[in-house]
Amino acid sequence: MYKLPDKELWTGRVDHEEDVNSFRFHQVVKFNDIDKSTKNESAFGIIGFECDEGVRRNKGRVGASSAPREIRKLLSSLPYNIGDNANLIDAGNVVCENDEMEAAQEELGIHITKLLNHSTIPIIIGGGHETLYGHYLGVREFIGPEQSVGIINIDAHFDMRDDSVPSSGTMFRQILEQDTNAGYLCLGIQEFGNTKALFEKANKLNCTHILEEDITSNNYQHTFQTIDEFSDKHDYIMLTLCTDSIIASEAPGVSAPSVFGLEAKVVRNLLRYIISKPNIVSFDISEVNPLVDEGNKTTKLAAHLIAVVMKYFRGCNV
Ligand SMILES: N=CN[C@@H](CCC(=O)O)C(=O)O
Ligand SMILES: [Mn+2]
Ligand SMILES: [Mn+2]
Repeated sequence: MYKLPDKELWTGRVDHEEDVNSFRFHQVVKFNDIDKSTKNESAFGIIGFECDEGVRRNKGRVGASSAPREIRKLLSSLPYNIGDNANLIDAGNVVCENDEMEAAQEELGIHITKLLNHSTIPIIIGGGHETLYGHYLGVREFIGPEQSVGIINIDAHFDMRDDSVPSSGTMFRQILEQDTNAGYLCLGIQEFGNTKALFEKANKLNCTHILEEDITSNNYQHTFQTIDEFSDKHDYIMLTLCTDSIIASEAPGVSAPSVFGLEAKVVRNLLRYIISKPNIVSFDISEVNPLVDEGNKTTKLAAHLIAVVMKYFRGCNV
């Protein structure tokens, strides 16, 4: 089910009523109905995915369905230090009804395609990481079957489980088994966050990965080179951030926290680097669970990371 944006989420401090250099997100955001919009004006389009079903099926801690709402509330009062001409649209939410996750993923995909067809860059707020599958459907429909798409996932986990029922732990296997024009690069893998079988599955399906411990804050050379090679060999790239890639002390509000996760500052640097690529199409942040957060720490971090992504998107030539 599609839900129109809730304008009441967008409130906050006002430094100045007219000076655009003093504006915050809530002073910039528009609520265009994307269905009625005929203009092809470049913008970022925030779309939420209210879904707990993937995490429930994957036996995790549910609660990510409230993230689109809670993250918007904290994004609202951040300074709008994005590019001069970067418009922002709140495009509402797709809601998973009952246990109908596959239908909700398809519906999310339809809205993402629609945003892209309107030259609007999708900024997707999950939901569990099953959000990524809807994200992928929308991008694949937009670019057509012939173009190759590389998916970069910052995650502690491969999410390539063999389970016959799709969940928040199966999406990348689903995609790679059905799409010969898709590639997968996973950054931040935890050695003890995945079984040997999952490492083997990743190998078998040609997933390139870099372990969390091999991405260090003072030496990004290998990581950046791997990102360059992956990005160069695909027509388009899309980026997904599984928030459990970040160390539990900085991101406790997730289904499966990572005791040895990446530092938030390292993830910020990875995001900046990847999102600056000219062939980047879209971004999602998933697995933020406000119900198990500590003092809004993870939700606030998510809001800041979204702002970073918008600022650096294709060098902000949106
Ligand atoms: N989204 C993915 N979640 C992890 C959960 C791991 C855990 O519960 O420890 C996975 O399926 O591997
Ligand atoms: Mn994960
Ligand atoms: Mn994940």
